[in-house]
Amino acid sequence: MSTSSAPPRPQLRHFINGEFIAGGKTFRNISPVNGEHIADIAEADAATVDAAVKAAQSAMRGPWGRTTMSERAAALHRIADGIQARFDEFVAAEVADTGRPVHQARTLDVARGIANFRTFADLARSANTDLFQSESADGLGALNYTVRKPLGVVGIISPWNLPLLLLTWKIAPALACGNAVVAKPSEESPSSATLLAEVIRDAGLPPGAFNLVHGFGGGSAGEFLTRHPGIDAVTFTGESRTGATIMKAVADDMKEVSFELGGKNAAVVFADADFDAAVAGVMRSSFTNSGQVCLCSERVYVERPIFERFVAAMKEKTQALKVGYPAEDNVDMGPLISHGHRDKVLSYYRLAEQEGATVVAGGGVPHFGDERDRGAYVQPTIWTGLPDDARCVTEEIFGPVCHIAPFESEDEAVRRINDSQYGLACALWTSDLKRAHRVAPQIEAGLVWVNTWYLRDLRTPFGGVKQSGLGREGGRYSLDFYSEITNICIKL
Ligand SMILES: NC(=O)C1=CN([C@@H]2O[C@H](COP(=O)(O)OP(=O)(O)OC[C@H]3O[C@@H](n4cnc5c(N)ncnc54)[C@H](O)[C@@H]3O)[C@@H](O)[C@H]2O)C=CC1
Ligand SMILES: O=C(O)/C=C/C=C(\O)C(=O)O
Repeated sequence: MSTSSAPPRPQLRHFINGEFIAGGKTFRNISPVNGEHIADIAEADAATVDAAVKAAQSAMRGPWGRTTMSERAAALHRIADGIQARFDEFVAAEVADTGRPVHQARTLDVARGIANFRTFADLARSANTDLFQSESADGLGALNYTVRKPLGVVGIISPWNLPLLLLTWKIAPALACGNAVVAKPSEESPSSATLLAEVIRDAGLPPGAFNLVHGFGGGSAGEFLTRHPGIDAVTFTGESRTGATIMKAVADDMKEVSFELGGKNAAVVFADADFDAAVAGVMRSSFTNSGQVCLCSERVYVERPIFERFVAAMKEKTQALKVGYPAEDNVDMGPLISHGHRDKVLSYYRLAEQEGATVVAGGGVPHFGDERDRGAYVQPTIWTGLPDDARCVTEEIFGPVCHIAPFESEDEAVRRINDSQYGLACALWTSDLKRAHRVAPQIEAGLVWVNTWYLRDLRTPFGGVKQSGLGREGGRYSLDFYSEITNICIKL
């Protein structure tokens, strides 16, 4: 029996052609902090996704398709203003869905949501295109120049680990380049996306320019969207296997794709590194967002002379991490996204022991003695002693865990970093700049940080090699992906 005083649960709806739409099946949004049912979410069927795509196509033929770059840039700034005005609501939505620490939601997630819109508004307005002065047989030459045009309707599929950040990282450049969008956020983190739809409506975008559908992946909204023939491009962030599935789904229509996928990233600490900075950096790169960032380091290689000292320092700091309520002061780690994901991470905690790991810190589940014991918490964990081919050292776990191994030489470190099916990011820690310049280009990854981790400049290319992705987004790489580029050659 429900209590009469309980407030009604939010109902999260689709946003299609400028209106919020419900109807049909719903599914539950579950708090990862205590397992409570916090909202109901509409699940889009094929007809609902079709309506969203048709609304987007019609927006491209209508006023949205005729907007100028300056008008779109102004609209993006209004969206950024709208998020800013409702900053605390966005923070609350991100925290409720994911259990991330509130200070992280403020300083990273929501702040980046705003920055994504402002950055791409300004970049798109100021971007130049290519021009080549060419030779011709008659000696008079020719001018080749390029123009960017919208691709059409862009399908956006985003994950739960950085919900607002990753969704807006794609929506902002897609709109800036004049496309219409149908976005499907992760089923685990629908709340900030729904708020964003309100902000976009209030910013005055024409109906159909931005559409949002909720649901799952295979056999649900995600698959209906990627398979829809009215979608001209798909941009996706998530697991590598899902990327492969989407690639097959778009193959017949040869849609453009941009994929940012999984990783098994390395951090490498040379003996000449600033020791304290390296420890602090590897703590961040291992445990930020409970390790649920595709850029996190799950493999840490430390040069032999400082190995024991490094492991001891990491152990001390890991055991001091405060795991708790996301809204608590100074909390370092909340829960994982879901009970399902916790089962996956804990299966690796068990596997590590079977594979012969020494558990230096953590390795289990924290006990609180309150409602949080029904949440999706795990302990931050460090292992040593595993061989390089152990599954825990080769497979993406996506939790607050790293394996630390010693190495003897620079060449050996490079070989072991590159010995992976993935190639997203790597962090090198060294005081020797010559070494940094020598080693960084040898790393098979889309991103190499030296003496830092996750320092982002939104103008730079972002993406992975091998099974970590396809293509690059960021700065002009985004403008190129979200545009159809035509070369015009004028004979002089
Ligand atoms: N950025 C990253 O590298 C991420 C990696 N992961 C890893 O992936 C594992 C699974 O997590 P999930 O959330 O299930 O990731 P996922 O890759 O399955 O889901 C990400 C998004 O893709 C959608 N999706 C799933 N299957 C689809 C399909 N066939 N067609 C179209 N859309 C589809 C989902 O609904 C969600 O919006 C995690 O345990 C974690 O290890 C998860 C999220 C992000
Ligand atoms: O800062 C960014 O643009 C992206 C960061 C992280 C991911 O892409 C991810 O975790 O998937």
